[in-house]
Amino acid sequence: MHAANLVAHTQSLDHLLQMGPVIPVLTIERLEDAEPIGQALYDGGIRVLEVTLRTECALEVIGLLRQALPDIYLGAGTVLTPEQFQQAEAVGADFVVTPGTTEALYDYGQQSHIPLLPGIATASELMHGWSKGYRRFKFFPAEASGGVAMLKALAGPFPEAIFCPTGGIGTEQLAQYLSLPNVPCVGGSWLTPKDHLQAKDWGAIQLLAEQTLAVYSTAKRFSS
Ligand SMILES: O=C(O)C(=O)C[C@H](O)[C@H](O)COP(=O)(O)O
Repeated sequence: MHAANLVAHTQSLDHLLQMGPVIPVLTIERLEDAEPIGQALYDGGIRVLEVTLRTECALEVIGLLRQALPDIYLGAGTVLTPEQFQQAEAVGADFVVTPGTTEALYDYGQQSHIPLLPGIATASELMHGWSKGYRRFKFFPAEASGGVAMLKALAGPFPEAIFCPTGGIGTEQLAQYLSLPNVPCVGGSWLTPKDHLQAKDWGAIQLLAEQTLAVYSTAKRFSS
C-alpha cells in the first residue's frame, strides 16, 4: 500500500472539504455553459466544484475550467474506472469522486498524484475503504441510504471517518447534515437548478451560492 501517498491525500481532502461547506455537483451538457456557470459560482464564493463525467463534453469542461478559474478546486465526479481516473488527471482535475468503489479504483487511487474521495453507503463498504488506507468518503446516495441518522450511527464504530454526503440533499436538509461532527461539507446539484441552467440565468446561480454561503459557512465554521 502507498501509505505516505494516502496520508497526503487525506490532508488534501481535508483542506478542500473545509473550503465548502457546499460542493456544487455539475452535469454540463453544453461546453459553452461551463465558463459562465463556473464564474457565477466562483463569484458567489464557491471554491470547490465537482464536474460529473456524465456528458460528452465533461472532460473538456474540466480542462476549460482549469484554465478559466485557476483558484478553484476541481473534482471529476462519476468516475467509474481507472481509465476515467487517468483522463481526469490528464485534464487537470484536483481530485476524483466516485459514486461507489471497485478494487481497481482503490488501487489506482493509492498511486495517483490526486486524491480519491470514494463513494460508500454501508459500514462494510466503509471498512473495505478503510482497510485500503482511505479515511475520507463520499456518502452516496445520502438521503436514500439513511441520511443524517446513518451518519450518526456510523460515527459510533468509526469516529475518525469523515464524510461528504451527496445525493438527494437540498437546502432543507443542509443544516442538519452540517451540524454533524463527521461532516465538513455537503455536495449536490441543488446549487445549480435545472431551470436556471436552461434559462442561462447565471445571476440566479451566483445569488443562490451567495445566499447559501452567507447562512452556512458561518454555521459550520463556528461548530467545528
Ligand atoms: O456519480 C457521482 O460521482 C456523483 O457525483 C453523484 C452525484 O453526487 C449526485 O448525482 C448528485 O446528487 P443530487 O444532488 O441528488 O443530484
